[in-house]
Amino acid sequence: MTVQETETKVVVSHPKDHSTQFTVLKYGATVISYKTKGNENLFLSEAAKLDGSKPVRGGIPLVFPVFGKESDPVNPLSKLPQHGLARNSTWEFLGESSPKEKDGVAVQFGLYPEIANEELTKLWNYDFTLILTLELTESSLRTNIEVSNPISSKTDFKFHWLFHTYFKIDDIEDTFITNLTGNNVYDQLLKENYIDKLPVIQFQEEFDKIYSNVDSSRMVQIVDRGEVLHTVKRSQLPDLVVWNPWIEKSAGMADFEPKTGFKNMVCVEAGHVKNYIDLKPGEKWTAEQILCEEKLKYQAI
Ligand SMILES: O=P(O)(O)OC[C@H]1O[C@H](O)[C@H](O)[C@@H](O)[C@@H]1O
Repeated sequence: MTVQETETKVVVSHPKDHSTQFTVLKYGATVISYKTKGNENLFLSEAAKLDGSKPVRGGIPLVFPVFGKESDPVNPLSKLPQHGLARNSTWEFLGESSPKEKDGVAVQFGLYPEIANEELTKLWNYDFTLILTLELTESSLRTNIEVSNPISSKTDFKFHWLFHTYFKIDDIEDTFITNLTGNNVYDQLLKENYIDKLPVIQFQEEFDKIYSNVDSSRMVQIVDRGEVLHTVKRSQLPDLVVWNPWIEKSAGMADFEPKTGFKNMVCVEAGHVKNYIDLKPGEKWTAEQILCEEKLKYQAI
């Protein structure tokens, strides 16, 4: 069996090699594990709640319809908690779908106001349909999202989207991230905008930055002493958030364990978060990220 469903999870294995597989928690449609040839690619906190009581600390939480917290009280999204409602809702498993790749296995999950977190849809009362497609090949995981505003709805709505991927790494101090040089960056800790001119991103302290309008031809690579651990390719996701909580912030997160876990993770989050997307009744918006294996490739400015 390549697709196995339980009450709370779906496990998808590659038919040619069962040690290449991913696991999705129906709560948040959160990918909580993605293994290639038995090696785990994602970080999952040992204290992550997997019972639906809290968004998952690790894996690939989904951020919709707002990234962070909207501060303008006039904006209807300001009523929602940090990172919106998709990661706090139990999605419907829609079954297998046709893969794009010859050797791919694909499954789909859906979220609509009828099944989404009731307390949160009361705060943001719009009609929406989210279809998440996850496709596994022997060397990649494609995560595709389609957001629609049904033709029957009366109003348009504005939203952000983001794949909040927690990558597993060996040691944050040996890790760097490539190909974001020359881009506009907003430092969420210093509250400052500037152009990043450093050749690679390195980590010596808490890090929380939004790189915006990064051309989709740029792949982002997470590299450990010359070895590429992860490669992220994107379509329609121009912004990238890079986050590591470091010592103090990790200590303050009850669901982050072990407390030294910040050494073994980095979030590289592909999204559309600088500007809102405006969707009118009958319109659709699609985007995707592909986690794959690639050789080290520096892309000059
Ligand atoms: O604790 P959470 O709500 O899951 O957010 C975790 C993190 O998400 C993003 O990376 C933001 O840029 C950070 O500022 C935030 O701390």
